[in-house]
Amino acid sequence: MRLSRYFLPVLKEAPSDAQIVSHQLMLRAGMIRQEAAGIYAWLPLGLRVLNKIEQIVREEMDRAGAIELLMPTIQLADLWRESGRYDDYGDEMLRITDRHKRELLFGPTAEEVVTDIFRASIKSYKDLPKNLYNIQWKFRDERRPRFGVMRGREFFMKDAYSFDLDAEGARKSYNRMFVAYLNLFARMGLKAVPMRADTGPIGGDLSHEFIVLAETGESAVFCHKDLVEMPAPGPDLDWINGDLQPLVNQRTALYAATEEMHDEAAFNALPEDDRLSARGIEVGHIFSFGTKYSEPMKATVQGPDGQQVPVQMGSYGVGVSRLLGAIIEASHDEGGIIWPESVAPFDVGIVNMRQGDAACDEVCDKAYAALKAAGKDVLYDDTDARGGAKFATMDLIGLPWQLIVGPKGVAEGVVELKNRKTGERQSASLDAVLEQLV
Ligand SMILES: Nc1ncnc2c1ncn2[C@@H]1O[C@H](COS(=O)(=O)NC(=O)[C@@H](N)CS)[C@@H](O)[C@H]1O
Repeated sequence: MRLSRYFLPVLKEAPSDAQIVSHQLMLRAGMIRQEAAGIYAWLPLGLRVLNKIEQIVREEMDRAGAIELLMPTIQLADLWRESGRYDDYGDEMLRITDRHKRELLFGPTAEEVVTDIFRASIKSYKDLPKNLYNIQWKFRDERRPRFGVMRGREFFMKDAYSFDLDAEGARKSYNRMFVAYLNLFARMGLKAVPMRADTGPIGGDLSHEFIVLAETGESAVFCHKDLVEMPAPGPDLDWINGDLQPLVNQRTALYAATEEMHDEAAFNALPEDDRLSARGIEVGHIFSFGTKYSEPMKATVQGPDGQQVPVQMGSYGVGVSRLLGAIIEASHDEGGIIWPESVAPFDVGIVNMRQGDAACDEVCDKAYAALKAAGKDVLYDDTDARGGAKFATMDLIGLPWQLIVGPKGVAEGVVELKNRKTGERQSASLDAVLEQLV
């Protein structure tokens, strides 16, 4: 993409109401624009990152055996009356009446809808287990939306829902999601710690939140420090028939709890050097809640003995739009964002230090063509801005690599490659740099 033809409305300063660094940087980098409280337009650069994060989540859900569908954003109030949540949900629910005076709502979550889809078609235990998921916009009328996309009112969520015949099966479904979450957050360069959590309006008695440690996190969290550096299990597992419980136990055996579930005595029983208390950002939350929805909504299957049984369910959420903020909180410096390569909006930024200089333009065009031919996403700053401004923009938007072409270097047959994360710069021939990048 040539910057002269792109749409990247970067800002010199962040608006004063942006308090945390991720909110400030997303606005300044021209990634989002607030259209109303807690409601954002996703500008081109921000949408590219959102799509990359979404795709990583999708790949890890598919790997774990979940099946993607897409549920509506607008839901029938009557479904929520069946589950008994319509009144309980409170002011966070955006309630809507259509022209025929039908009561609808903008879904804050989708347990009721997915249970309705399930009960309409699946009647036998032989069709279990099932895990159905979607990646869909949600609306929660937060009293105080703040911190940009971190706590929005309209936000993008992956929500998966599992259906099993019995508690043992439900635990296996829960474990698949627990392990898939360890992998998907690691792929985004995040250290997300699973912590025992409260179940709140979703319900059930088993729940873990996945927390990214960050000073600006809204949650106070307490955990054994070994959990932070524990590597993710990786993709090569027997996801369908394997026993994932040992991988889950490896983590749940160590103390980790959010504020609501914290047991001060148990935490203080740990050796002082092992205790970590911090603030964190909840990027995922998984729940196992038995028949909380299948009972009232009569989502039953015929069991092996011919009896009708309500299915055992769980739900598994990832804050897809919140993750942009979480990743920036975990990966930035004074120059701006530092995107992990897996989610960067472009792989390489080409900086032409003298646009219009035939030699520089030629080298930049050659680099641009070669990188694109190799399947790389390239942002070529071909504007006539000054060099310093170009560097500041590239550092701000946080592309992992900057390929810098200047008249002096070109005369010597070299270009410069800068690693955004380390700041390391190397001069080499264009061919050598291209060799390294593709
Ligand atoms: N207001 C919000 N803005 C941005 N992300 C949010 C917001 N509320 C929740 N999230 C994200 O969405 C994830 C899942 O939300 S949740 O309420 O915990 N879980 C559910 O809704 C379940 N139905 C999961 S299927 C959270 O872990 C968080 O990362």
